Amino acid sequence: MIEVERAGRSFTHRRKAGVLRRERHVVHAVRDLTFSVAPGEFVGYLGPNGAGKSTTIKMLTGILTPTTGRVRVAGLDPSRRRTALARRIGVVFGQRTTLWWDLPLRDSFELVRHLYNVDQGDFRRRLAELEELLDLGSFLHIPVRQLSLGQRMRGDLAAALLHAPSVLVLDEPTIGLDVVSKAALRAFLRELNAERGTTVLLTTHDLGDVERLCSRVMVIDHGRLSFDGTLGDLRATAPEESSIEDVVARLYTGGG
Ligand SMILES: Nc1ncnc2c1ncn2[C@@H]1O[C@H](COP(=O)(O)OP(=O)(O)OP(=O)(O)O)[C@@H](O)[C@H]1O
Repeated sequence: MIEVERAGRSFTHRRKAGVLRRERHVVHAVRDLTFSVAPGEFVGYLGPNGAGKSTTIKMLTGILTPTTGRVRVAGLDPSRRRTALARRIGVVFGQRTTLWWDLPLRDSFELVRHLYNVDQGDFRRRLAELEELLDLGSFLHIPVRQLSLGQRMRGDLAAALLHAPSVLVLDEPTIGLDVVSKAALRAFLRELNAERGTTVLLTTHDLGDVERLCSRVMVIDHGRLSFDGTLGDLRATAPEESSIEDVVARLYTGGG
C-alpha cells in the first residue's frame, strides 16, 4: 500500500556567513529511507522533534517531492498524481484543520462530497455511519471555528473518511485531546482498521496511541529509520526499562 525506497528530502537555505557573505546550508530532513506498509497494517511512526516525520508524511501525500529515491502510495507517485491519490488516501493533521473555518461542519462535509465527487447515496450512508461512530450529531450545525478541539478533530476525521479511502495518514491526531476524547478516537481508529481493513500510518508523541493501536512501530531519527518492528520488538530493545516511554527515550538518544 505504501512503498518508500531510498527516499530522501533535503532543504537548502542561504545563511549569513560573515558581514557580506552568505553560504548555502543543506538540511537533510529525510535520508535514504526505505520501508513498506502492507494493506491493513496499523503502523506507528515515531521520532523526536525534527526527526523527519512530517517531511515523510508530506512526501507520502504529494505535498513535497522527494529529492532522491522513490515513493509510491496505492501504486501512485504522490507528487505527480495528487488528484488520483486524493481518492485513495485520507489525511488528518492534528495541528491544523482542513475544514472550512466559517462553515457549519455539515456544509464542510457537503463541500468534501463535491470535491471528491462522492455519490449522493454513498455520502448519506457514510455520513450517517460516521455521525454515529464519532458522535457528531450535536455539533453538525456549528461553524468549525466554534468547535472544541475534540469536536473539530472528530469532524476532520469524518471529512477524511467520507470518500472511503483505503489508506489513512494521521499526523498527531490525539494532540491536545483529553483522556476521554483520546479513548473515543482510539476506539474509532481501531474499529476502522479492524472492520474496514483501512491501512493506517500514524505519527504521534503519545505512546499510549502506539500501545493501544499499532501492530508495528517505525522510529525515525535524524532523517533515518532507526527501528522497524513490533511493539514487543521495541520493548526488547531495552528490557531493563519498565515503561514504553523510557524504552523509546533510549532509542531517541541512541541507546542511552
Ligand atoms: N520547509 C522546510 N524548509 C527547511 N527546513 C525544513 C523544512 N521542513 C522541515 N525542515 C527541517 O527538516 C527537519 C525535519 O523536520 P520535520 O518537520 O519533518 O520533523 P518532525 O519529525 O515532523 O518533527 P516534530 O515532531 O517536531 O513535528 C528539521 O530539521 C526541520 O527544521
